[in-house]
Amino acid sequence: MSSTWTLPDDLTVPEPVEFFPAAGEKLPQHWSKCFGCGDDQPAGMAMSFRAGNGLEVTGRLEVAKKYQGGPGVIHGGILSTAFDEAQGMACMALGSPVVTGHLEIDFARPIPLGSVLEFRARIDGVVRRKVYTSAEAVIVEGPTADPDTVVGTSRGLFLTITSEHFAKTKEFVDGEPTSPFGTSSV
Ligand SMILES: CCCCCCCC(=O)SCCNC(=O)CCNC(=O)[C@H](O)C(C)(C)COP(=O)(O)OP(=O)(O)OC[C@H]1O[C@@H](n2cnc3c(N)ncnc32)[C@H](O)[C@@H]1OP(=O)(O)O
Repeated sequence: MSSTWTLPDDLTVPEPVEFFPAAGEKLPQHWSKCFGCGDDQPAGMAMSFRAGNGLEVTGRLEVAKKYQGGPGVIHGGILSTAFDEAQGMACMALGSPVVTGHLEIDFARPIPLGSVLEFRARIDGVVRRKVYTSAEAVIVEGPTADPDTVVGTSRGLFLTITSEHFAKTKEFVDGEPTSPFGTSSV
């Protein structure tokens, strides 16, 4: 891995909010029209998530043929989107909406079409509104499945926001919010 990502010295590690689901329970989608996790987005990736221990979540993505980049393998942008979604969902543990400010990905192994990816994403800590996150992906089903081989890693900075953030783009919203927290607070 070639990342220069470093965590700041004044990082603090928060507790999950009390209404964050218990380990193993399904997380609600944050917005039904979301390209990453929405169940009302036919063009989307339909990722699903469960709470893990503490500030960690696990996510699942089925690598459909339409996600092809190079011949037979996932497009790098799709993998990046999946990490963005997974790390954003981990931020649900804070109980306030976030957006991505910075995301960096290492593509470690080819990921064949037909794979099922598992993402393990977490909050590493916070400084003011800055939420430092990281994640790994492994192939858990498919032709090269191996839960011990990391096929991609990601680090990301998310920023907590208020409802004002999405007020600016409200006129472009396609659909109604259906979830009590996350970025659905439009
Ligand atoms: C449950 C949710 C799941 C969501 C999954 C999907 C998530 C997404 O894809 S969200 C869509 C993509 N992201 C966006 O559209 C965001 C667009 N960008 C913005 O709106 C703004 O730049 C925003 C909100 C990130 C930051 O702006 P603003 O609120 O004015 O923050 P600002 O005051 O500039 O910075 C706050 C702090 O963050 C730091 N910061 C802001 N952006 C960055 C960055 N890109 N890199 C490093 N640091 C940054 C600043 O240096 C500052 O640090 P400090 O507290 O130490 O002074």
